Amino acid sequence: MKIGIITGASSGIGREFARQMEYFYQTLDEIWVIARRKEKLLALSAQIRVPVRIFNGDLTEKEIYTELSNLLETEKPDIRMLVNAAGFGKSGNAEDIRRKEAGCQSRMIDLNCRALTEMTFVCLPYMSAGSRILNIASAAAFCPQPGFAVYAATKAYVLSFSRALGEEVKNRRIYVTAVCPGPVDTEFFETAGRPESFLKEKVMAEAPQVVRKALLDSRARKSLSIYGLPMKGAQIAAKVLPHRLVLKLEQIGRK
Ligand SMILES: NC(=O)C1=CN([C@@H]2O[C@H](COP(=O)(O)OP(=O)(O)OC[C@H]3O[C@@H](n4cnc5c(N)ncnc54)[C@H](OP(=O)(O)O)[C@@H]3O)[C@@H](O)[C@H]2O)C=CC1
Ligand SMILES: CC(=O)[C@H](N)C(=O)O
Repeated sequence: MKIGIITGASSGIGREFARQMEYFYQTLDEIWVIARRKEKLLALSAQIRVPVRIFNGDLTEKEIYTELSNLLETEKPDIRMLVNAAGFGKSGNAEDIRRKEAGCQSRMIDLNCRALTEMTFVCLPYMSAGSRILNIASAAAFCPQPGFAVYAATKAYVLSFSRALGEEVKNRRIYVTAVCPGPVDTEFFETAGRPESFLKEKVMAEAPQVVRKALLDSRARKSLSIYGLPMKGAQIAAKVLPHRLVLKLEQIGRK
């Protein structure tokens, strides 16, 4: 059985991957989707031609990995594509966030980094030559971000982990792509709060375009997928400019 697995499929970027995946992989037998909101996953499954298997759980708790591991062990599917999209952020000074919402940033590290890593290791034994992993990092991975400090740090982890893992599994012909979009118009900002920088509002992208490019980049075995000129520019700027200067510019851009 050939399958795709998507975390964070109940909304935004993950849901869009679920919608587009069947067109990129025409031979998939099932798509397995993971998130906490079951009703959203059920609604999604009604929109997709390929049978969808729903895993309703919290990726920061261990039960979901036990359920998934047991099923993988029993059914031994060929995972053609894993998309790690579950994640969240919180805008504001890190200390203020901690004061207002104790534990929030630890949960963010848990979901954005630990859960993504665990999912990858749970799935890798069931991946074979030609399989793909897409880890949703962010353009926030390119440089530290005051006002998004913990979030940007989690995404730097995702980017670094994805690129190194990509080298490690290349000899098995498994291809890892770190997807690094700028702001994308999803429910993300309902949790995170609107972006502090007016520039981010100006370059807000739509999930279908970001996901389409990510799937094309994955097909082309690219290790990095960056949607849109502004974010490509941001990546180059973060590479060539001293981070001290980029940090100053970011502070000026904050509202
Ligand atoms: N929107 C943006 O501007 C950008 C987003 N990204 C990244 O893209 C990814 C997807 O974000 P996006 O689609 O925009 O945001 P959304 O808020 O729309 O989607 C987040 C998804 O993660 C799931 N999720 C959240 N917490 C948990 C949890 N504890 N366990 C399981 N699933 C969970 C949510 O499902 P549920 O609530 O049902 O559990 C939802 O499906 C994130 O990693 C984000 O950091 C990267 C760059 C830009
Ligand atoms: C939410 C994101 O990851 C985005 N790249 C941003 O920095 O706003």
